[in-house]
Amino acid sequence: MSLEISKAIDLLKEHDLLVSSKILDKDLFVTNISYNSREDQNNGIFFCKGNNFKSEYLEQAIDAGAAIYVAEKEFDSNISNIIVRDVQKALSLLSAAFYGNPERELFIIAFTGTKGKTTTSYFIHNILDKVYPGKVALFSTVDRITGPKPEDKFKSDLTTPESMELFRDMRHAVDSGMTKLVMEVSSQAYKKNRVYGLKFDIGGFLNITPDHIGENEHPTYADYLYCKKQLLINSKVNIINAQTNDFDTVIDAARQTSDDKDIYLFGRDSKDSDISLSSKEATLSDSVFDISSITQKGKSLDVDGEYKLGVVGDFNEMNATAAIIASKLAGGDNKDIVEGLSTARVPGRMEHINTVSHGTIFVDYAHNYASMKALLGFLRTEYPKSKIKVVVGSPGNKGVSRRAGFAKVLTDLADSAILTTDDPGFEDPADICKQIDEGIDHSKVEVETIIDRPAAIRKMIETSGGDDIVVLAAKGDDPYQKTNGVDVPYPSDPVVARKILKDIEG
Ligand SMILES: CC(=O)N[C@H]1[C@@H](OP(=O)(O)OP(=O)(O)OC[C@H]2O[C@@H](n3ccc(=O)[nH]c3=O)[C@H](O)[C@@H]2O)O[C@H](CO)[C@@H](O)[C@@H]1O[C@H](C)C(=O)N[C@@H](C)C(=O)N[C@H](CCC(=O)O)C(=O)O
Ligand SMILES: Nc1ncnc2c1ncn2[C@@H]1O[C@H](COP(=O)(O)OP(=O)(O)OP(=O)(O)O)[C@@H](O)[C@H]1O
Repeated sequence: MSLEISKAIDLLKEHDLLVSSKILDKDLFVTNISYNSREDQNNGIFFCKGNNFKSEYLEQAIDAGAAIYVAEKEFDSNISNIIVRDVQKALSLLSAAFYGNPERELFIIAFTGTKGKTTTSYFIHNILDKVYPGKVALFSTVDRITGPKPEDKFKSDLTTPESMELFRDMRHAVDSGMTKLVMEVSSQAYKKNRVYGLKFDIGGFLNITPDHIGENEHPTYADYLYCKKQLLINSKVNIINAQTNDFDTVIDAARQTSDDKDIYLFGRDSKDSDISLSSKEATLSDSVFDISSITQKGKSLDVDGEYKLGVVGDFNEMNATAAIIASKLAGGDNKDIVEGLSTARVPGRMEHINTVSHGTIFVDYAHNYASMKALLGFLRTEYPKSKIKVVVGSPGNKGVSRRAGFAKVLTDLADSAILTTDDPGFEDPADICKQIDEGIDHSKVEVETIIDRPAAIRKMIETSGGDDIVVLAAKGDDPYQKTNGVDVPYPSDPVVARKILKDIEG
């Protein structure tokens, strides 16, 4: 991979990003790209970016062989430089060029939404992988799949990677023979210009509720909505939940760059959509729903019929409907869609574990008010005779409003709860639990606090039986507890639960 610096400058000019340049060798071309001084920089282009950037990092990069740096201001140095208006945008554009624009060789399906991005992406991946075996990449919060070999699958650190990693992994996918990419686009990805310059073949908008507002994320809900809707502005074909909050703003965004013929609306029992879904029946292990087309555009998809989903939750039927539309538009046939949905599994999302005599256990990633309300509301409606018993905690140093949200939803919908640790960061988990506990109405729900998460899970399972439903919430499949800046290994909720069951049930 390489980049001619004269071409890089032309590209930056085209996007009105160039402020100035000092080029010591007019034929300079780089064979390395980095924004982290701790990496190899030999004949490389180094980007000075980030809130915590220090000039020593540039010095370190130069010592390690950087030939040129890109920054928003000039530093005292004797190498070439390019000064830009926005270094994140420059990083995205030049990373795409450095990796030979792999995005042009992929059909890209991207989903955003406060909730359901990972689930919908897994559904689509599972379907399309049947249609195009080994040719569908997946960039999700949980896993990134960049090729057909086992070593091409690894855990993600972010929902949407930094642009440089994004284009690097796309290049790997293309070079591994992949032709389709399913990815999640977070609001932060737009806030931080990680996907600047990218156009998506299909962009999906699942829903929006207040979340990710606070220090280091979005200053306001308006900013959160603004960032989320950018996905539709940058997508050719749009799939939109007609029942989302702020629907008018969302559809206006889609219409900025797409004709109505390229905008597909879906909804539950909806007359104002192209495609409507309705629930038929649910058990603890799967749900069955119907899809019917309302408009001519919907009919042209030819997806009417009954579908079975191996991941329960009425909200997952919404995710599945979005996945059906996207998969059909990407060339999937009905048989693959039916099969792909019935066999799809999403790590840590509505994973159910059957027990002999300790009720049914669900592990679910619900980690804010809206998702916990959707989850417990669904369980309450479907299993009115069961006791709903929840093990949950809330993270430190972010999403502080989730604590009050959990207190409200536990009060409204749970029978009992054990409050425990979940990524405490630099806070004391006991304080976080106390803050959740203070908002709970104890006359409605039985609550105790056990800080040690495996001990909390053990106590809940040991004291449950019959029709009880035990919900291990908010941590999903996470294999760590973020504590004092360190990812402390944690076996994950499903592993802990299965081990406890083995101890007590054999
Ligand atoms: C707020 C935010 O978006 N931060 C992201 C951002 O950090 P940054 O650019 O500010 O960089 P920084 O951490 O201040 O470090 C400064 C720079 O110095 C460099 N450095 C540092 C040390 C050194 O020795 N040498 C060196 O060169 C670093 O490589 C970096 O480029 O760029 C980094 C990668 O380039 C990201 O890892 C980091 O994400 C942080 C860790 C994060 O947690 N972000 C969350 C909020 C996020 O983006 N979440 C969304 C999901 C949210 C949702 O569900 O909607 C996501 O897409 O994952
Ligand atoms: N469409 C939906 N509406 C409401 N809640 C949902 C929906 N889909 C999933 N959930 C709930 O949200 C949790 C997270 O789902 P998922 O990981 O698919 O969402 P996400 O958008 O990727 O979330 P995050 O941005 O937090 O990673 C699930 O475990 C489930 O409880």
